[in-house]
Amino acid sequence: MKFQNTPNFSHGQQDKIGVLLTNLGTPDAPTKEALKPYLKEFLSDPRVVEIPRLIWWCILNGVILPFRSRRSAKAYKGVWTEEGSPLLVNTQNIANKVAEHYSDKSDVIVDFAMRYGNPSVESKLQGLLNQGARKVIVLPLYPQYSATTTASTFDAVADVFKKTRFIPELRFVNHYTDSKKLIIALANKIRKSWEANGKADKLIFSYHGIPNRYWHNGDPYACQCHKTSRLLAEELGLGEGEYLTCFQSRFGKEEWVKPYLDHTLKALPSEGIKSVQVVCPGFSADCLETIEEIGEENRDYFLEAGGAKFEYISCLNDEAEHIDALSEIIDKQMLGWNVEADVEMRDKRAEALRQSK
Ligand SMILES: C=CC1=C(C)c2cc3[nH]c(cc4nc(cc5[nH]c(cc1n2)c(C)c5CCC(=O)O)C(CCC(=O)O)=C4C)c(C)c3C=C
Ligand SMILES: [Fe+2]
Ligand SMILES: [Fe+2]
Repeated sequence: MKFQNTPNFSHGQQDKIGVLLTNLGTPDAPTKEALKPYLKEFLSDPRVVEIPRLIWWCILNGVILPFRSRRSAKAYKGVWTEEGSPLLVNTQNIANKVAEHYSDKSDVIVDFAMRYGNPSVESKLQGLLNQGARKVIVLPLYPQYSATTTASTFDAVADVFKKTRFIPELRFVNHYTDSKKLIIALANKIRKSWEANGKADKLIFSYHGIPNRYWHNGDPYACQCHKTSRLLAEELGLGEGEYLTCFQSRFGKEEWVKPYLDHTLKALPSEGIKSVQVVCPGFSADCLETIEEIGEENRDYFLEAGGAKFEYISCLNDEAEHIDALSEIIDKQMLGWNVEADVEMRDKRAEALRQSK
């Protein structure tokens, strides 16, 4: 086995801190040709689909990829912007703003990567090492931990360092469900919508779902989603009957965590709930699953079932309060990484190296 060396490395150079923000990933284009490799990489991940490999390989290649690639390409076409996929654009904007936040610190480098597709975790981690990062913080932009997202990102990071000679000191954010700043930022976003449009009959917190089986096997995701909802409701002073927690984006035939958003929206009008506001506190950035699935598909379900008013409250994206919350999470991870002391150590190491020659 030959390990990859760190290009541009010289003993005695200034150590830097690399911050890598990650998100799920998105196809390179809204076409079935681009969807196929993206979905194949995503849905071949055993963290995402936990069924025996051989059976799944047949279903994925024989049924899912040919049909889903076509269907999803159509959905992506509807949300695609001139700059590209909303998930990519919004994640890039978040990373740019976080980089701006640390612009006065010459030893901090901020970048972003996608777990599936481009830009890859491998290319961006290599990029950080090439720029002199000897300490790395990975912050998956998922407030709630799930094996399907957070652990899968950890796998991708670990896979990179299996191949490199140098492994940086590594800190990996597990979740930030109860970040006070995040809760306040989300609550303020909801308050703004109340000020502009009034309060709906029901506020719905909608989270991406996972199979029920994963939850029962120990994935804390759904519990953390309920916790986020509870903290938000407390911050907003909402009573039990004023809000709901739902799960969206089901995939496949298996049972997923309930209540399902689409079923709920179809039933609410007959219970006298004629207006809803939907917010997605599990998504950092607007993407296909929020813009199209909530803003269009689920809106139609509610209105067709007799609902009168449906409002989607968008994600925090690159808003200042979100950047502030993320920066606080990064600052906490940096604790103990005293950069000035590191500079002193570096000079001493360089001197020792000179003397040993
Ligand atoms: C078994 C399938 C899936 C699981 C489990 C799953 C979990 C999960 N996903 C997100 C966040 C996002 N998912 C997105 C798209 C997406 N998700 C799945 C399937 C599962 N997700 C598919 C097949 C797709 C692709 C689109 C489609 O064909 O419907 C996205 C948006 C990507 C984009 O390009 O905009 C996000 C974000 C979470 C948070 C999660 C579990 C907690
Ligand atoms: Fe998903
Ligand atoms: Fe979806």
